[in-house]
Amino acid sequence: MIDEAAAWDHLDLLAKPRRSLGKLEALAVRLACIQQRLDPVTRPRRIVLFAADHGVVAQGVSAWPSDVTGLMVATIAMGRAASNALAAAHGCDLRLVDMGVASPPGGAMPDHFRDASLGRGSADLATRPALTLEQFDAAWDVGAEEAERAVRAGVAVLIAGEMGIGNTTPAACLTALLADVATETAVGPGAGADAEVQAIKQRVVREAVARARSEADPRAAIASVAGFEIAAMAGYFAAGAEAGATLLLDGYVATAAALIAERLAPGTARAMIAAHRSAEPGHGAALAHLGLEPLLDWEMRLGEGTGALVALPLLDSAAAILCDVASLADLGVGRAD
Ligand SMILES: Cc1cc2ncn([C@H]3O[C@H](COP(=O)(O)O)[C@@H](O)[C@H]3O)c2cc1C
Ligand SMILES: O=C(O)c1cccnc1
Repeated sequence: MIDEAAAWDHLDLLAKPRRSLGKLEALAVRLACIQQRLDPVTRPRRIVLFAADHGVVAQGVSAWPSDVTGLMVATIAMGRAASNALAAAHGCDLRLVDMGVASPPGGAMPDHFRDASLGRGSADLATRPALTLEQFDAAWDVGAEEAERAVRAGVAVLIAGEMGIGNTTPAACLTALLADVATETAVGPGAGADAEVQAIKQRVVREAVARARSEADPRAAIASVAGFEIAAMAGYFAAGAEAGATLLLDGYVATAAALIAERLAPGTARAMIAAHRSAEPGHGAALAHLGLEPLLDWEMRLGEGTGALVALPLLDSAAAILCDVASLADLGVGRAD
């Protein structure tokens, strides 16, 4: 059993002054504990991008129309989105899964694309439950299958990304519901909402969370303010952790899914590393609820898994220290503490 004390002991014996690599050493400890080995691996790694639309966009909660989801799915399929650029830069395998896009791209799609669409978007959570329990479970299962498939293929580090115009509204609802964050903090600009749009978003989130809280069944409460891609990411995290993968967590929307996973499959967060703190104002509190401290605070607010992709070299660095550095004993010097 490798606990934190064992991992620190190992690091303190390496050929460097004790704790001289600062937070990189804390990350190395986290990796060693998650993987239960003192020579952790960060390759192969995979990002699965889950895409879906949200009926709540009809309320005017986003600066963008739902059509943009399908257009970005086409862009990701062509390899030209920010997530593609960063995945390629860091040697990360990428898959794209349509969970429920309203206007999916037509024509031939690449091999890394999977059509698992469960509908043309979630229902408008301002007026009715976003997902039925059946839809929630079906989306969870697709995500779980993706994680299991990745682990079977030997993938060590799993990232989930999302594309879905309007999805910071369900993310805000889930953060309020599951991490007890005040609606005022949970609602932010998302993909650029101005003050007027954010005021609508505040009201929609407040009312939807109040309705969700009155649901007796916790799964139904979660489903009522979720979305297809968010439920899929939750299943992906739960199954990935169960299968022994290391989960590298992206921004606010991915963290909303992580909150679901931890609530329905307790212990999932033990496999997580928080890549960054998004500029969305509720993200820090959501991460704190999961007991996670973000590696980066770079004012990123895109989603698509980009914050996690950017942090991959930090994981590589932490693993390299554990795997490749000689011990003080090899030098013939003792431990200086
Ligand atoms: C061109 C474009 C690319 C994106 N990639 C991710 N998002 C991000 O922004 C959306 C959520 O923000 P909101 O809730 O305010 O609509 C999601 O699609 C999320 O993935 C994008 C948004 C846009 C416009
Ligand atoms: O942090 C995120 O995940 C995020 C922020 C803004 C828009 N979409 C996603």
